[in-house]
Amino acid sequence: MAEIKEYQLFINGEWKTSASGKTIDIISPSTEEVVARVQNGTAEEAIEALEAAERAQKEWKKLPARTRAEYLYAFADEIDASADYLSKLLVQEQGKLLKVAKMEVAVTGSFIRYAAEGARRIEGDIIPSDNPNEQIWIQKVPRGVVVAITAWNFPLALAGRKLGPALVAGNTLVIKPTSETPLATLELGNLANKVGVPPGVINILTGPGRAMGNALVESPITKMVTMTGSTPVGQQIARNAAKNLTHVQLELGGKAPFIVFEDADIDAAVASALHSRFDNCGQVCTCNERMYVHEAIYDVFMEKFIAATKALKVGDPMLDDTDMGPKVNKTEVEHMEHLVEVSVKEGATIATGGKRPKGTVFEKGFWFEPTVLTNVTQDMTIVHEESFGPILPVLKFSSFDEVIGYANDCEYGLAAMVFTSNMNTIMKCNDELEYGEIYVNRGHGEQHQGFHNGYKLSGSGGEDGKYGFEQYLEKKTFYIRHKA
Ligand SMILES: NC(=O)C1=CN([C@@H]2O[C@H](COP(=O)(O)OP(=O)(O)OC[C@H]3O[C@@H](n4cnc5c(N)ncnc54)[C@H](OP(=O)(O)O)[C@@H]3O)[C@@H](O)[C@H]2O)C=CC1
Ligand SMILES: O=C(O)[C@@H](O)[C@@H]1OC[C@H](O)[C@H]1O
Repeated sequence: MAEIKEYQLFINGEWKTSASGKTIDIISPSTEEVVARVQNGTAEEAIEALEAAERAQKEWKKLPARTRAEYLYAFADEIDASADYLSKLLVQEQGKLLKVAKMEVAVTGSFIRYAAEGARRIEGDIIPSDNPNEQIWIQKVPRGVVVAITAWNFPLALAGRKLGPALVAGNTLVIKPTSETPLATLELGNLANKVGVPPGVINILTGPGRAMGNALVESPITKMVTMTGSTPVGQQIARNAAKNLTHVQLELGGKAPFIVFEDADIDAAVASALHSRFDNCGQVCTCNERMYVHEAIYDVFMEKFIAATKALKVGDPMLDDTDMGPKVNKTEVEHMEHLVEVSVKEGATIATGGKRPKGTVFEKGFWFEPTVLTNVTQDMTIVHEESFGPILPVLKFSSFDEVIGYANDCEYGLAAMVFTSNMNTIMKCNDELEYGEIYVNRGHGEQHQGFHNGYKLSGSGGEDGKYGFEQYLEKKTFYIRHKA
């Protein structure tokens, strides 16, 4: 048995053991082995990190943005150079496929580089005043100390997505990764020191969200909270942040509809529906969570789709030919079993999957079969509750208005996917679908220059691109009068 590495808290450029004397075991989703231990940090250590970030920000904000960007480019280079180690760590802690983990590491560096490229585009305004001999200046300035709280599905990429814009804007950062998958994120502390990021600019803490997270969110030192995670936790964070009216940016749950119109390219739609549901074992916020197929093509489409689902290879995420790994933990698998049980009770049929796979490979670990449910009706639980796993309910529809009504009958509003060859249908979908991100004739997958923006209970503020970057800046207005 390999030695179990114990990680520490990263505060003010140094590693320290928590005063709590307690640690959290990090479990491999594939084998259930303890792969590492992290500190169960205290609320006091949250304040210590915030104070370090506050001190560091006084000098960090004075650096030219271009200089801050140089640190970020070097940081991204170090992430790329550590790709092999970081990707294997992601497989160990989250169970994602090695090939997906490699993409996640690459995307992390890419998020950071994209943010660094914005260093020379922090633009303000000069506006003519109504008064003579006067100008109005609106300047973009950093907020101060930013707290980043991340989810377990893409822990490193989610950290990079927030770290890049936060730092290039002149803020400093305290990151609290989820207790499920903190390892790759913690490694960023070593890389920050390696490239000479000044102490206190980046701090990384571990500890349960309720204790450590609450302390970070409720402190008046915190000037912004950017969080990715579930809607209930996002709502709790918004309530806690309200105490100081702290700016909050939330990327939360989703229940993306995948709509296949009768004039869709069926093979392209099958392929996109498959990867948009089963990527990362269905643990992507923009996943195809419910699929609507026009009745005219339903039989042809479903024959192809179910065959492709049955062909997916579930197994060791380290192997190149594996299509799907395990869920992140035992609770998530039990949630899958519960959703299937409720769906069947409500009248759904299991077309394929629906249970834990059998075999020696699956004796340990948190495995669940790729599952397709048919004979599903719009009122069923599975059509409304996020599964965030490899379960896909499929419904028939007969008209545009019917399917738009089904798609919008949802408390979430993050992503939607539409397959049709008719431009008029595309434009009507763009007008009528109540979602912040709509993919047309392709599966899910954001790009940095877009805007990842959840409506309704999917979030608030949005992330990525120039609009996401704006979240990390405050505005300061000057009325400047001069002698005639
Ligand atoms: N919109 C998007 O871009 C994305 C959304 N998601 C959503 O995230 C969910 C799955 O991720 P998961 O990690 O389980 O989400 P959770 O909401 O359970 O946790 C998210 C983060 O919040 C922390 N946290 C928990 N309670 C508090 C609190 N009171 N104050 C501050 N922080 C707290 C958690 O810490 P700890 O775990 O240590 O308790 C974790 O770091 C799904 O609903 C999915 O849809 C996931 C990825 C992207
Ligand atoms: O958070 C998610 O689930 C997605 O936004 C995912 O996170 C990082 C990747 O770039 C996205 O696909």
